[in-house]
Amino acid sequence: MAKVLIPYYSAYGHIYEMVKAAADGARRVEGTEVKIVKVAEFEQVRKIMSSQEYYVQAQEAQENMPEATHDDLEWADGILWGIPTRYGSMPAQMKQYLDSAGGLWAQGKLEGKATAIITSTGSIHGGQETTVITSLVPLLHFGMIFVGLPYGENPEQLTTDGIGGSPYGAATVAGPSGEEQPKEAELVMAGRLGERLAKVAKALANVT
Ligand SMILES: Cc1cc2nc3c(=O)[nH]c(=O)nc-3n(C[C@H](O)[C@H](O)[C@H](O)COP(=O)(O)O)c2cc1C
Repeated sequence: MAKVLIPYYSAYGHIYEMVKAAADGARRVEGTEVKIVKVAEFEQVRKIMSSQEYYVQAQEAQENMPEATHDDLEWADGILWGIPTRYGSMPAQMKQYLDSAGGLWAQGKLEGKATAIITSTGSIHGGQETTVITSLVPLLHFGMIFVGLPYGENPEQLTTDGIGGSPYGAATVAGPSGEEQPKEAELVMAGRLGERLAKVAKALANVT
């Protein structure tokens, strides 16, 4: 039995699609309970973006997702983050969620939990790896155990095609204007990452 939490932020819906695929993957591991939660939007951003139809539609589609709390982080055995790229690193909304979890850090509540990251960028070279690596820094401060996405199980990564996904984690390329949707290979890799994370979380939960 393992509890997998998937906290994500998604302005335009690409990460939202990827985390749903990851959740399906996690559910393939027997006895896994999965919870997807969205990280709160900033009111300032909501106001600025309210004239962008694409953003408004994507937010409406996520309306019924529960908002992430710090109790959720404590509840989980494994945590898979959905983090789109902002200037090569995580969005402030996600950073705010992590920064305000200092109480959990101080008590070592997240230590020993398995963790993994799904990201997305506008372009192929927009910083998928830098987003994962820089997001990993606070997760290591929390004492979490990182789960990557190996080549052996993910031959799709060995390509010159314009798709996301690397040993660092699953990813999608949203397109310069967000016009692309996650491709089959990207969703498959997201599913495999969810499954791998759930397996590791389950194994760790049985040890501790
Ligand atoms: C403020 C801002 C900064 C961004 N910075 C980058 C970037 O550094 N590299 C990149 O490829 N895409 C960048 N993008 C595009 C986003 O990564 C893209 O919209 C996102 O991955 C789509 O995921 P979502 O639909 O789940 O929000 C940026 C977008 C915004 C709004």
